[in-house]
Amino acid sequence: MAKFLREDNMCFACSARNPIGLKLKFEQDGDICRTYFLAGPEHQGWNGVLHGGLVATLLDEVMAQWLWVRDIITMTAEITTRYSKAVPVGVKLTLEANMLSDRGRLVEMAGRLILPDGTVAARAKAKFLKMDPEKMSKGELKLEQNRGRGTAEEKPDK
Ligand SMILES: CCCCCCCCCCCCCCCC(=O)SCCNC(=O)CCNC(=O)[C@H](O)C(C)(C)COP(=O)(O)OP(=O)(O)OC[C@H]1O[C@@H](n2cnc3c(N)ncnc32)[C@H](O)[C@@H]1OP(=O)(O)O
Repeated sequence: MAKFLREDNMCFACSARNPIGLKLKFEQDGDICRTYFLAGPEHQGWNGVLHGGLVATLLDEVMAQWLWVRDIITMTAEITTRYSKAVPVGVKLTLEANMLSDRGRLVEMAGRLILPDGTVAARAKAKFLKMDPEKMSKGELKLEQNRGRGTAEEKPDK
């Protein structure tokens, strides 16, 4: 487990104290990180279907937690989600993650969302960049580090 846990952590996905959070808990099974989620009506997009942004959130989090429990402190730099089947609310979903590669600061991860019948309804691939644990633990990740990013100086994504 990572050495720092900010007591006021309010992670939307994993904090037990976030009143509107998903309150995910994680288990490790060899090189797999796993969590379960029962989506409710408040998590819908289309009627009866889990919102796609939340599918990506669940996948992002299970991949991030794979790294976190191994003391690899990262931020998501890129995530791609392939939505193969609509994900129903009201059923127990399984989310799994594993590492694909670890090169320098860049870690590539894979995640999948599995329906109760074993169907993989969504898959994600993501790139995580290793961060300075010292700065992250002190909450010193200042937005000023973003200076020059996402401005007219940069070309917008196509
Ligand atoms: C009590 C209970 C406690 C509980 C305990 C809570 C724990 C909880 C933990 C989990 C929680 C997780 C939560 C979910 C994970 C988020 O949601 S993280 C939030 C979403 N992500 C972000 O906000 C990241 C925003 N982006 C950034 O801040 C910056 O762009 C980054 C990603 C930090 C990178 O910036 P940087 O450090 O300045 O690095 P930069 O120089 O841009 O790039 C470094 C190198 O990587 C390369 N690179 C950058 N991006 C990419 C890319 N996408 N692809 C390829 N190469 C790239 C660059 O080209 C560069 O290469 P070189 O030039 O060195 O060859």
